[in-house]
Amino acid sequence: MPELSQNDLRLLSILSNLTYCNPFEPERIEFERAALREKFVPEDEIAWSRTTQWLEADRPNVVSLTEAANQLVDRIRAALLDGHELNDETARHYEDAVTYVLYYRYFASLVGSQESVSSRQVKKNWNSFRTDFDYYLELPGRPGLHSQSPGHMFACLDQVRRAFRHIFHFILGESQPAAQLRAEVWQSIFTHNMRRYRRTLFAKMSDVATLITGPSGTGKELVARAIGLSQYVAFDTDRETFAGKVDDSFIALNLSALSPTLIESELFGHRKGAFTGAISDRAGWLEKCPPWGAVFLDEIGELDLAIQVKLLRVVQSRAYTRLGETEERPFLGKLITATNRDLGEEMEAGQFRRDLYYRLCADHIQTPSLHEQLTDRPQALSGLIQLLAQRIAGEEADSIAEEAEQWINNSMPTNYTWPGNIRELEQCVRNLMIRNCYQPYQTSKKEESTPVHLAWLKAAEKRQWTAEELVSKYVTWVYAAEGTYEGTANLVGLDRRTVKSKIDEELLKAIEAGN
Ligand SMILES: Nc1ncnc2c1ncn2[C@@H]1O[C@H](COP(=O)(O)OP(=O)(O)OP(=O)(O)O)[C@@H](O)[C@H]1O
Repeated sequence: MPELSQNDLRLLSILSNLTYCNPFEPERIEFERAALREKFVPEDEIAWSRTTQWLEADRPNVVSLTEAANQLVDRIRAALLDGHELNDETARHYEDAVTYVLYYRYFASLVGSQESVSSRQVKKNWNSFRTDFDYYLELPGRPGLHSQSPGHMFACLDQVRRAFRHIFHFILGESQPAAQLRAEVWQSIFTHNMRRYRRTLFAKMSDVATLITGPSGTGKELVARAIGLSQYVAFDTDRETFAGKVDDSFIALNLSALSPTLIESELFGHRKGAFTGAISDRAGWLEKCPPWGAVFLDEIGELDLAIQVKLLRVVQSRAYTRLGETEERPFLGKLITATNRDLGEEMEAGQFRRDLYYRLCADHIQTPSLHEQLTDRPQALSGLIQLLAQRIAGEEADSIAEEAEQWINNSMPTNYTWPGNIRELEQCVRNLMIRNCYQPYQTSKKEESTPVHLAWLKAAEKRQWTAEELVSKYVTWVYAAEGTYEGTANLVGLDRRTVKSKIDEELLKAIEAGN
């Protein structure tokens, strides 16, 4: 058996990095390029976005790399059996490369934590996985080839597969802001250091609350769902089963749709007689949520101040009591909250507790507006239309997408900002499929051309403004329609503070008065 070549060691080290990198960061493409050299097939300019061309495991670079990785780990295994010594670093890289190989080998069957996979199938997959694990990492007279137990590796790969699937399939867009969003969602699940996550943090992440902010229709619920359904589920090797199924473990509550009493009772549960209508004891969602699950509170900015205090306790000490009881109960899952309101403004107005905000924002994700995505990459519109058409119309997607794209290009104003974001684009494609026409929503009084708008537009036409004045008036105009600093900042591409400093109060009053 020949010694490992420099090339083998190089590939091994890259595979180790690939196994633990964030697949939605550009570095993933760079690792693939470095590993494959002249065999690398240029695909996305932006790190790993979903397109209609390839899914995941059938990408040419993944296919070539998996083949090379399989050959390499087989050769190293043979060398080890031959008495070849590996230094500590190479042994660690070997374990990582085996992890990479096993991930793609079990790619199609790795979601045993989902209801759709029967317990018989889970056992079968596990036994086959276990055999492969032992084949590579439990060699006679070769202790210490793996740093993690096979059950933990199986659980981690199941989690990675779920997370990848939710992020890659559902959070769409080929622009840089969309790619960054996917990368941030991955980080929210695994942190920026996946080795550390695998070692210890996997058991800690449900303690960290996640806050998602961004304009309406930008996928905050999608993001919450991806995070909530991608938590770690332990695998019990004695019983050959996962600790539970993830399917019902994401519990979403839209706070704006419920009265304060109902929110409390839904969230914390109640004792019989705690209030009129409480005819029996009832467990709330915090109680029903399993340790690998998540409770998602949408529109958190609208939460009543009295309930904010109770929620603070949940985040702080992971404890709550049912309405009408004194017994403390633990909350074991993860809390995810979202809002399209500007929580900064809400805090200033005394509507949102600062202590709660600082508890919720340990992990903060901002979803980009569609306008921001298209400003970064106008061509991204076409890919989005394709994928949305696929979602809406299945087999007819190609022709519907082509017609929709043509219609949008010919009939929508070139500077249209899609104020309803991807939700609006989705509805636009539906409208076009049904009526071959789309009328953007235009009833907001603030958005119509009031005399004050016309006056300043005329002044701009006559070049009366300095650039500073023009920006200030434009920002004020957008703010008057948008209603939040954050939403305005997203639309005009400035940060929130700058937006705030640019507001022309007099103009704002005039617009709001509608004259
Ligand atoms: N990045 C995205 N990729 C794919 N679909 C998206 C994306 N963003 C939004 N959508 C689609 O737009 C619709 C609205 O998404 P979602 O409910 O997650 O938005 P939201 O930000 O939570 O909105 P709101 O603030 O109004 O509750 C859904 O149909 C969703 O699938």
